[in-house]
Amino acid sequence: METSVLITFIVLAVVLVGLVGTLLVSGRKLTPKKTRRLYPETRDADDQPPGAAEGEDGDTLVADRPAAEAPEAAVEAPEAEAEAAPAVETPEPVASRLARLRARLVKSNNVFGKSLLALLSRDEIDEDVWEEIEETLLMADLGTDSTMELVDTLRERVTVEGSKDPQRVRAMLHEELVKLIDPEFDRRLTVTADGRPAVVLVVGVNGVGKTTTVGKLARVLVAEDKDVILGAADTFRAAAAEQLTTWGSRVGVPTVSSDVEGADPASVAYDAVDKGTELETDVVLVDTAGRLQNKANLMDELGKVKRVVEKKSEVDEVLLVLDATTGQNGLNQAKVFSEAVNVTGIVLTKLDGTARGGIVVAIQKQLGVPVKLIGLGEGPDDLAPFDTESFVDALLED
Ligand SMILES: Nc1nc2c(ncn2[C@@H]2O[C@H](COP(=O)(O)OP(=O)(O)OP(=O)(O)O)[C@@H](O)[C@H]2O)c(=O)[nH]1
Repeated sequence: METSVLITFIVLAVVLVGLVGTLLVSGRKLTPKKTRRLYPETRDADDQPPGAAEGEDGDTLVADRPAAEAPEAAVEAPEAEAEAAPAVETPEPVASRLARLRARLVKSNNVFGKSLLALLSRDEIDEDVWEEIEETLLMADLGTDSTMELVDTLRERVTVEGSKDPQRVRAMLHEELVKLIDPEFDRRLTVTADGRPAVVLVVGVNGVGKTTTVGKLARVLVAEDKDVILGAADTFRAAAAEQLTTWGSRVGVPTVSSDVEGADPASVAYDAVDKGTELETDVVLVDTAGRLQNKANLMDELGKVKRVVEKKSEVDEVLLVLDATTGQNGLNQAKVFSEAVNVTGIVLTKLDGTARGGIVVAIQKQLGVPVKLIGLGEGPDDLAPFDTESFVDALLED
Protein backbone atom coordinates (compact mmCIF):
# COMPACT_ATOMS: atom_id res chain seq x y z
CA MET A 1 0.00 0.00 0.00
CA GLU A 2 2.71 2.44 1.05
CA THR A 3 4.64 1.69 -2.15
CA SER A 4 1.66 2.60 -4.36
CA VAL A 5 1.21 5.91 -2.49
CA LEU A 6 4.89 6.65 -3.07
CA ILE A 7 4.59 5.84 -6.81
CA THR A 8 1.47 8.05 -7.12
CA PHE A 9 3.37 10.87 -5.40
CA ILE A 10 6.36 10.54 -7.78
CA VAL A 11 4.07 10.51 -10.87
CA LEU A 12 2.26 13.65 -9.64
CA ALA A 13 5.59 15.40 -9.02
CA VAL A 14 6.82 14.61 -12.57
CA VAL A 15 3.58 15.89 -14.11
CA LEU A 16 3.83 19.10 -12.03
CA VAL A 17 7.43 19.75 -13.11
CA GLY A 18 6.40 19.18 -16.75
CA LEU A 19 3.53 21.65 -16.47
CA VAL A 20 5.73 24.38 -14.96
CA GLY A 21 8.27 23.85 -17.78
CA THR A 22 5.62 24.19 -20.48
CA LEU A 23 4.30 27.40 -18.93
CA LEU A 24 7.78 28.90 -18.86
CA VAL A 25 8.39 28.11 -22.55
CA SER A 26 5.06 29.51 -23.75
CA GLY A 27 5.60 32.55 -21.54
CA ARG A 28 8.85 33.25 -23.43
CA LYS A 29 7.06 33.08 -26.76
CA LEU A 30 4.73 35.83 -25.59
CA THR A 31 7.56 38.20 -24.71
CA PRO A 32 6.80 41.49 -26.50
CA LYS A 33 8.86 42.01 -29.64
CA LYS A 34 10.50 45.25 -28.57
CA THR A 35 11.85 43.75 -25.38
CA ARG A 36 13.48 40.90 -27.24
CA ARG A 37 15.12 42.67 -30.14
CA LEU A 38 15.72 40.47 -33.12
CA TYR A 39 19.41 41.16 -33.06
CA PRO A 40 20.47 41.22 -29.42
CA GLU A 41 23.50 43.34 -28.64
CA THR A 42 25.07 40.57 -26.60
CA ARG A 43 25.29 37.09 -28.00
CA ASP A 44 27.66 34.20 -27.80
CA ALA A 45 29.79 33.80 -30.89
CA ASP A 46 27.98 30.64 -31.94
CA ASP A 47 24.44 31.91 -31.30
CA GLN A 48 22.10 31.70 -34.30
CA PRO A 49 19.73 34.58 -34.97
CA PRO A 50 16.10 33.54 -34.62
CA GLY A 51 14.96 31.44 -37.57
CA ALA A 52 18.32 31.70 -39.30
CA ALA A 53 18.85 28.00 -39.91
CA GLU A 54 19.84 27.27 -43.50
CA GLY A 55 17.43 25.43 -45.71
CA GLU A 56 14.64 25.74 -43.17
CA ASP A 57 12.13 26.60 -45.90
CA GLY A 58 13.08 24.21 -48.64
CA ASP A 59 15.22 26.09 -51.11
CA THR A 60 15.14 29.36 -49.27
CA LEU A 61 18.07 30.35 -47.15
CA VAL A 62 18.25 32.94 -44.46
CA ALA A 63 21.82 34.06 -44.31
CA ASP A 64 23.50 34.10 -40.96
CA ARG A 65 24.60 37.24 -39.30
CA PRO A 66 28.36 37.50 -38.76
CA ALA A 67 29.41 34.94 -36.20
CA ALA A 68 31.58 36.84 -33.78
CA GLU A 69 30.34 39.74 -31.73
CA ALA A 70 32.11 41.18 -28.73
CA PRO A 71 30.09 40.77 -25.55
CA GLU A 72 29.13 44.02 -23.84
CA ALA A 73 31.32 45.26 -21.06
CA ALA A 74 28.63 44.38 -18.49
CA VAL A 75 28.93 40.73 -19.43
CA GLU A 76 31.58 38.89 -17.57
CA ALA A 77 34.20 38.16 -20.18
CA PRO A 78 37.97 38.11 -20.48
CA GLU A 79 39.30 41.63 -21.05
CA ALA A 80 40.83 40.83 -24.43
CA GLU A 81 37.50 39.53 -25.71
CA ALA A 82 35.55 42.50 -24.41
CA GLU A 83 37.83 44.86 -26.34
CA ALA A 84 37.53 43.01 -29.67
CA ALA A 85 36.09 45.18 -32.46
CA PRO A 86 32.43 44.38 -33.12
CA ALA A 87 31.79 42.64 -36.45
CA VAL A 88 28.50 44.46 -36.95
CA GLU A 89 28.84 48.08 -38.10
CA THR A 90 26.88 51.01 -36.75
CA PRO A 91 25.41 52.93 -39.68
CA GLU A 92 25.68 56.71 -39.78
CA PRO A 93 22.60 58.53 -38.44
CA VAL A 94 20.52 60.35 -41.07
CA ALA A 95 21.13 63.85 -39.70
CA SER A 96 24.92 63.70 -39.91
CA ARG A 97 24.91 62.00 -43.32
CA LEU A 98 22.76 64.84 -44.70
CA ALA A 99 25.31 67.45 -43.71
CA ARG A 100 28.15 65.38 -45.14
CA LEU A 101 26.42 64.57 -48.44
CA ARG A 102 25.29 68.13 -49.03
CA ALA A 103 28.85 69.07 -49.92
CA ARG A 104 28.85 66.41 -52.62
CA LEU A 105 25.64 67.71 -54.11
CA VAL A 106 27.03 71.23 -54.14
CA LYS A 107 30.22 70.05 -55.84
CA SER A 108 28.52 68.27 -58.71
CA ASN A 109 25.48 70.47 -59.24
CA ASN A 110 26.21 74.07 -58.54
CA VAL A 111 27.77 74.65 -61.97
CA PHE A 112 24.20 74.80 -63.11
CA GLY A 113 23.07 77.22 -60.41
CA LYS A 114 26.13 79.43 -60.75
CA SER A 115 25.81 79.90 -64.49
CA LEU A 116 22.12 80.67 -64.12
CA LEU A 117 22.83 83.28 -61.49
CA ALA A 118 25.60 84.80 -63.59
CA LEU A 119 23.25 85.09 -66.56
CA LEU A 120 20.41 86.54 -64.52
CA SER A 121 22.65 89.14 -62.89
CA ARG A 122 23.78 90.74 -66.16
CA ASP A 123 23.09 94.43 -66.66
CA GLU A 124 20.93 93.69 -69.59
CA ILE A 125 19.00 90.46 -69.95
CA ASP A 126 18.25 90.37 -73.66
CA GLU A 127 16.88 87.57 -75.84
CA ASP A 128 20.33 85.96 -76.15
CA VAL A 129 20.66 85.74 -72.40
CA TRP A 130 17.22 84.17 -72.02
CA GLU A 131 18.21 81.63 -74.65
CA GLU A 132 21.38 80.83 -72.74
CA ILE A 133 19.32 80.40 -69.59
CA GLU A 134 17.04 78.01 -71.44
CA GLU A 135 20.01 76.00 -72.67
CA THR A 136 21.47 75.77 -69.18
CA LEU A 137 18.20 74.47 -67.79
CA LEU A 138 17.84 71.93 -70.58
CA MET A 139 21.43 70.76 -70.03
CA ALA A 140 20.56 70.15 -66.39
CA ASP A 141 17.81 67.78 -67.59
CA LEU A 142 14.97 69.91 -66.32
CA GLY A 143 12.89 68.92 -69.35
CA THR A 144 11.37 71.15 -72.03
CA ASP A 145 8.05 71.95 -70.34
CA SER A 146 9.57 72.84 -66.99
CA THR A 147 12.31 74.88 -68.66
CA MET A 148 9.74 76.97 -70.57
CA GLU A 149 7.66 77.38 -67.43
CA LEU A 150 10.62 78.51 -65.35
CA VAL A 151 11.98 80.90 -67.99
CA ASP A 152 8.56 82.50 -68.54
CA THR A 153 8.01 83.02 -64.83
CA LEU A 154 11.49 84.44 -64.29
CA ARG A 155 11.19 86.74 -67.28
CA GLU A 156 7.99 88.14 -65.88
CA ARG A 157 9.33 88.58 -62.39
CA VAL A 158 12.59 90.21 -63.52
CA THR A 159 10.64 92.63 -65.75
CA VAL A 160 8.02 93.47 -63.13
CA GLU A 161 10.46 93.86 -60.25
CA GLY A 162 13.17 95.43 -62.46
CA SER A 163 15.79 94.24 -60.01
CA LYS A 164 19.29 93.22 -61.05
CA ASP A 165 20.49 92.75 -57.50
CA PRO A 166 22.13 89.29 -57.49
CA GLN A 167 20.73 88.46 -54.04
CA ARG A 168 17.21 89.31 -55.17
CA VAL A 169 17.62 87.35 -58.42
CA ARG A 170 18.97 84.42 -56.45
CA ALA A 171 15.95 84.51 -54.15
CA MET A 172 13.58 84.55 -57.14
CA LEU A 173 15.32 81.62 -58.75
CA HIS A 174 15.30 79.73 -55.45
CA GLU A 175 11.57 80.27 -55.01
CA GLU A 176 10.73 79.21 -58.54
CA LEU A 177 12.87 76.08 -58.36
CA VAL A 178 11.28 75.06 -55.06
CA LYS A 179 7.85 75.55 -56.65
CA LEU A 180 8.87 73.37 -59.59
CA ILE A 181 10.19 70.59 -57.40
CA ASP A 182 6.96 70.78 -55.42
CA PRO A 183 7.43 70.66 -51.69
CA GLU A 184 3.84 69.45 -51.32
CA PHE A 185 4.79 65.86 -52.15
CA ASP A 186 4.83 63.48 -49.21
CA ARG A 187 8.38 62.18 -49.36
CA ARG A 188 8.27 60.03 -46.24
CA LEU A 189 8.94 56.33 -46.71
CA THR A 190 6.20 54.00 -45.54
CA VAL A 191 8.24 51.77 -43.31
CA THR A 192 5.74 51.15 -40.55
CA ALA A 193 2.65 49.00 -40.76
CA ASP A 194 0.14 47.96 -38.14
CA GLY A 195 0.74 44.50 -36.70
CA ARG A 196 2.93 43.30 -39.58
CA PRO A 197 6.18 44.21 -41.27
CA ALA A 198 6.07 47.04 -43.84
CA VAL A 199 6.93 45.65 -47.28
CA VAL A 200 9.14 47.66 -49.65
CA LEU A 201 9.81 46.47 -53.20
CA VAL A 202 12.82 47.99 -54.95
CA VAL A 203 12.67 47.96 -58.75
CA GLY A 204 14.71 49.37 -61.63
CA VAL A 205 16.88 48.29 -64.56
CA ASN A 206 20.19 46.58 -63.94
CA GLY A 207 23.16 48.72 -63.12
CA VAL A 208 21.21 51.69 -61.75
CA GLY A 209 22.19 50.81 -58.18
CA LYS A 210 19.23 48.75 -56.97
CA THR A 211 21.07 46.22 -54.84
CA THR A 212 23.32 48.94 -53.47
CA THR A 213 20.26 51.03 -52.62
CA VAL A 214 18.58 48.14 -50.77
CA GLY A 215 21.79 47.68 -48.78
CA LYS A 216 22.10 51.38 -48.02
CA LEU A 217 18.43 51.66 -47.13
CA ALA A 218 18.78 48.75 -44.70
CA ARG A 219 21.50 50.79 -43.00
CA VAL A 220 19.28 53.89 -42.81
CA LEU A 221 16.56 51.79 -41.17
CA VAL A 222 18.94 50.06 -38.77
CA ALA A 223 20.26 53.51 -37.78
CA GLU A 224 16.63 54.32 -36.94
CA ASP A 225 16.51 51.24 -34.74
CA LYS A 226 14.28 49.16 -37.00
CA ASP A 227 14.42 45.38 -37.41
CA VAL A 228 14.89 44.63 -41.08
CA ILE A 229 15.01 41.55 -43.30
CA LEU A 230 16.17 41.54 -46.93
CA GLY A 231 14.77 39.50 -49.82
CA ALA A 232 17.13 38.72 -52.70
CA ALA A 233 14.56 38.40 -55.47
CA ASP A 234 17.07 39.44 -58.14
CA THR A 235 17.61 35.81 -59.08
CA PHE A 236 18.72 36.77 -62.59
CA ARG A 237 22.21 37.97 -61.65
CA ALA A 238 23.91 35.22 -59.68
CA ALA A 239 26.10 37.58 -57.63
CA ALA A 240 23.22 39.85 -56.59
CA ALA A 241 22.07 37.63 -53.70
CA GLU A 242 25.61 37.36 -52.39
CA GLN A 243 26.10 41.12 -52.72
CA LEU A 244 22.88 41.74 -50.80
CA THR A 245 23.76 39.22 -48.10
CA THR A 246 27.06 41.02 -47.56
CA TRP A 247 25.28 44.38 -47.22
CA GLY A 248 22.87 42.86 -44.71
CA SER A 249 25.42 41.02 -42.62
CA ARG A 250 27.48 44.19 -42.19
CA VAL A 251 24.67 45.67 -40.12
CA GLY A 252 23.28 42.45 -38.68
CA VAL A 253 20.34 42.11 -41.04
CA PRO A 254 19.42 38.62 -42.37
CA THR A 255 18.83 38.00 -46.08
CA VAL A 256 16.37 35.52 -47.59
CA SER A 257 17.67 34.12 -50.87
CA SER A 258 17.37 31.01 -53.01
CA ASP A 259 20.01 28.36 -53.51
CA VAL A 260 18.56 27.58 -56.93
CA GLU A 261 20.03 29.61 -59.81
CA GLY A 262 17.34 31.48 -61.73
CA ALA A 263 14.74 30.64 -59.06
CA ASP A 264 11.30 32.23 -59.25
CA PRO A 265 11.78 35.79 -57.92
CA ALA A 266 8.15 35.92 -56.78
CA SER A 267 8.66 32.92 -54.56
CA VAL A 268 11.82 34.39 -52.98
CA ALA A 269 9.98 37.67 -52.38
CA TYR A 270 7.09 35.75 -50.79
CA ASP A 271 9.48 33.78 -48.58
CA ALA A 272 11.17 37.00 -47.44
CA VAL A 273 7.82 38.50 -46.41
CA ASP A 274 6.85 35.22 -44.78
CA LYS A 275 10.10 35.12 -42.80
CA GLY A 276 9.77 38.80 -41.87
CA THR A 277 6.28 38.10 -40.55
CA GLU A 278 7.51 35.10 -38.57
CA LEU A 279 10.40 37.08 -37.09
CA GLU A 280 8.17 40.11 -36.47
CA THR A 281 10.54 42.46 -38.25
CA ASP A 282 9.54 46.06 -38.85
CA VAL A 283 10.44 46.11 -42.53
CA VAL A 284 10.99 43.65 -45.38
CA LEU A 285 13.12 45.11 -48.21
CA VAL A 286 12.92 43.16 -51.47
CA ASP A 287 15.51 43.59 -54.25
CA THR A 288 14.25 42.60 -57.71
CA ALA A 289 15.80 41.94 -61.12
CA GLY A 290 15.40 44.55 -63.84
CA ARG A 291 15.94 43.10 -67.26
CA LEU A 292 14.52 45.51 -69.80
CA GLN A 293 15.22 43.61 -73.02
CA ASN A 294 11.60 42.72 -73.24
CA LYS A 295 9.00 45.05 -71.81
CA ALA A 296 6.22 42.45 -71.68
CA ASN A 297 8.47 40.01 -69.89
CA LEU A 298 9.53 42.58 -67.31
CA MET A 299 5.97 43.67 -66.67
CA ASP A 300 4.91 40.05 -66.25
CA GLU A 301 7.70 39.30 -63.83
CA LEU A 302 7.33 42.41 -61.67
CA GLY A 303 3.56 42.18 -61.70
CA LYS A 304 3.82 38.59 -60.54
CA VAL A 305 6.29 39.43 -57.74
CA LYS A 306 3.85 42.04 -56.45
CA ARG A 307 0.78 39.83 -56.81
CA VAL A 308 2.42 36.88 -55.06
CA VAL A 309 3.70 39.05 -52.20
CA GLU A 310 0.21 40.50 -51.84
CA LYS A 311 -1.09 37.02 -51.04
CA LYS A 312 0.84 37.36 -47.81
CA SER A 313 0.87 41.09 -47.14
CA GLU A 314 0.12 44.52 -48.52
CA VAL A 315 3.01 46.15 -50.41
CA ASP A 316 3.62 49.50 -48.73
CA GLU A 317 6.23 51.04 -51.02
CA VAL A 318 7.43 50.37 -54.54
CA LEU A 319 10.65 52.32 -54.94
CA LEU A 320 11.89 52.86 -58.49
CA VAL A 321 15.65 53.32 -58.64
CA LEU A 322 16.88 55.57 -61.47
CA ASP A 323 20.41 56.54 -62.41
CA ALA A 324 20.61 60.36 -62.59
CA THR A 325 23.36 60.21 -65.21
CA THR A 326 21.16 58.50 -67.82
CA GLY A 327 18.98 61.55 -68.55
CA GLN A 328 16.10 61.06 -70.97
CA ASN A 329 16.76 57.33 -71.12
CA GLY A 330 16.00 57.10 -67.43
CA LEU A 331 12.66 58.76 -68.03
CA ASN A 332 11.70 56.15 -70.61
CA GLN A 333 12.65 53.38 -68.19
CA ALA A 334 10.61 55.03 -65.47
CA LYS A 335 7.55 54.93 -67.70
CA VAL A 336 7.86 51.21 -68.38
CA PHE A 337 8.20 50.40 -64.70
CA SER A 338 5.34 52.58 -63.64
CA GLU A 339 3.13 50.72 -66.11
CA ALA A 340 4.19 47.39 -64.58
CA VAL A 341 3.82 48.28 -60.91
CA ASN A 342 2.35 51.15 -58.97
CA VAL A 343 5.52 53.11 -58.17
CA THR A 344 5.21 55.09 -54.93
CA GLY A 345 8.61 56.75 -54.78
CA ILE A 346 11.81 57.38 -56.73
CA VAL A 347 15.38 56.80 -55.60
CA LEU A 348 17.71 58.88 -57.74
CA THR A 349 21.22 57.42 -57.63
CA LYS A 350 24.60 58.73 -58.78
CA LEU A 351 23.70 62.38 -58.28
CA ASP A 352 27.27 62.79 -57.08
CA GLY A 353 28.56 62.25 -60.60
CA THR A 354 26.37 64.60 -62.60
CA ALA A 355 25.35 68.23 -62.90
CA ARG A 356 21.94 67.12 -64.10
CA GLY A 357 20.02 67.73 -60.90
CA GLY A 358 17.12 69.02 -62.98
CA ILE A 359 16.18 65.40 -63.65
CA VAL A 360 14.39 65.48 -60.26
CA VAL A 361 11.81 67.86 -61.72
CA ALA A 362 11.41 65.95 -64.99
CA ILE A 363 10.93 62.56 -63.31
CA GLN A 364 8.41 63.79 -60.79
CA LYS A 365 6.46 65.54 -63.51
CA GLN A 366 6.46 62.48 -65.72
CA LEU A 367 5.42 59.99 -63.03
CA GLY A 368 3.55 62.19 -60.58
CA VAL A 369 5.58 60.43 -57.88
CA PRO A 370 8.08 62.10 -55.52
CA VAL A 371 11.81 61.53 -55.35
CA LYS A 372 12.17 60.15 -51.83
CA LEU A 373 15.86 59.27 -51.60
CA ILE A 374 19.04 60.30 -53.38
CA GLY A 375 22.26 58.36 -53.81
CA LEU A 376 25.37 60.50 -53.57
CA GLY A 377 28.24 58.05 -53.73
CA GLU A 378 29.37 54.46 -53.52
CA GLY A 379 29.98 54.52 -49.77
CA PRO A 380 27.63 52.50 -47.53
CA ASP A 381 26.06 55.59 -45.97
CA ASP A 382 25.86 57.69 -49.13
CA LEU A 383 22.07 57.60 -49.34
CA ALA A 384 19.94 60.45 -47.99
CA PRO A 385 16.29 61.45 -47.85
CA PHE A 386 15.42 64.03 -50.51
CA ASP A 387 14.68 67.47 -49.14
CA THR A 388 13.56 70.15 -51.61
CA GLU A 389 14.88 73.20 -49.74
CA SER A 390 18.34 71.80 -49.17
CA PHE A 391 18.48 70.43 -52.70
CA VAL A 392 17.79 73.87 -54.20
CA ASP A 393 20.18 75.47 -51.69
CA ALA A 394 22.89 73.11 -52.87
CA LEU A 395 22.19 73.93 -56.52
CA LEU A 396 22.52 77.65 -55.88
CA GLU A 397 25.37 77.55 -53.37
CA ASP A 398 28.08 80.19 -53.97
N1 LIG B 1 28.75 57.16 -57.70
C1 LIG B 1 27.72 56.43 -57.30
N2 LIG B 1 27.68 55.11 -57.60
C2 LIG B 1 26.62 54.38 -57.20
C3 LIG B 1 25.54 54.96 -56.49
N3 LIG B 1 24.63 53.98 -56.25
C4 LIG B 1 25.13 52.84 -56.77
N4 LIG B 1 26.32 53.07 -57.36
C5 LIG B 1 27.19 52.12 -58.06
O1 LIG B 1 26.51 51.59 -59.19
C6 LIG B 1 26.99 50.28 -59.48
C7 LIG B 1 25.82 49.34 -59.73
O2 LIG B 1 25.13 49.11 -58.53
P1 LIG B 1 24.22 47.82 -58.24
O3 LIG B 1 23.58 48.06 -56.93
O4 LIG B 1 24.99 46.57 -58.42
O5 LIG B 1 23.16 47.92 -59.41
P2 LIG B 1 21.87 47.03 -59.66
O6 LIG B 1 20.84 47.94 -60.18
O7 LIG B 1 21.50 46.25 -58.47
O8 LIG B 1 22.36 46.05 -60.80
P3 LIG B 1 21.79 44.57 -61.14
O9 LIG B 1 21.90 43.75 -59.90
O10 LIG B 1 22.71 44.12 -62.24
O11 LIG B 1 20.38 44.72 -61.59
C8 LIG B 1 27.86 49.89 -58.30
O12 LIG B 1 29.20 50.03 -58.67
C9 LIG B 1 27.49 50.89 -57.22
O13 LIG B 1 28.52 51.14 -56.32
C10 LIG B 1 25.59 56.38 -56.21
O14 LIG B 1 24.69 56.98 -55.62
N5 LIG B 1 26.70 57.05 -56.64
